[in-house]
Amino acid sequence: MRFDVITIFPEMMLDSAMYGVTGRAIKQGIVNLSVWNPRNYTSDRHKTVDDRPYGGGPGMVMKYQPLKDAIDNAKDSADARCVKVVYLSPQGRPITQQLLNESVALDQLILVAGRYEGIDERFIEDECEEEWSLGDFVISGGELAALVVIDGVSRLLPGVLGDDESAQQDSHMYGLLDCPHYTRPEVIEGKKVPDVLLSGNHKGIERWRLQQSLGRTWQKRPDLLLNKELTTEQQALLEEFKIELKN
Ligand SMILES: NC(=O)c1ccc(NC2CCCC2)nc1
Repeated sequence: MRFDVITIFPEMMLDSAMYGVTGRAIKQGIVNLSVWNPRNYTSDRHKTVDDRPYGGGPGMVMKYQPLKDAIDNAKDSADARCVKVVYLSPQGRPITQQLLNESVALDQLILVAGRYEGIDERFIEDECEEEWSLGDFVISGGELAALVVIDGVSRLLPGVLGDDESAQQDSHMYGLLDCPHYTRPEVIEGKKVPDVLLSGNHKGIERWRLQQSLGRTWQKRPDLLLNKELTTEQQALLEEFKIELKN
């Protein structure tokens, strides 16, 4: 899968992406990351990518033409079939696991990272098929949101995470909070690892982990359970969790 980021801070994207899972995915050639700096598509001496907002007001707005030339080059550089252009902004669709799961099917994802007060609306209308958002808050640029998307999608691509890596979520885990994790030593600060995890009883361990995920979701994010059909076994596990909580 290919990611192209339109950004005036190309090093920020490349340097950040080269760590961990995303860095490995790029080295393996499973992920290709290219960055396109609108400043390289300006013709004035100062490489101007922004200008004052019509209607007045504070700050600057990113100009249409440098963005357009950058994105045209990003498109020309890949003969991809399934391409999507996304603008990262607080006005966008919330970035969720479902959105990341859907994006795995794309050949190329072009991510437009704005700076200043934003970008010329006509560019969003003409070039950006979708807008995506990390959440209801403002940050100083779209680059961090772009990195979240790149990380979240990359780890779902086949071959990126080894079989032994924890993020291989089982199907029933989707839409639930994660279970607790423990590692050596067995006792620290007087706190023991739950016995079931030391038992070697894999079915029991799997059952306990699912129960913990169900229970923690019920406690911390009951809203996630509203649109999740629980199997009868899962319902029983959750009920047992609630009873044990009372005792
Ligand atoms: N919630 C978000 O995903 C998000 C994205 C971009 C942004 N700021 C950018 C947008 C245009 C200028 C700075 N703030 C917040």
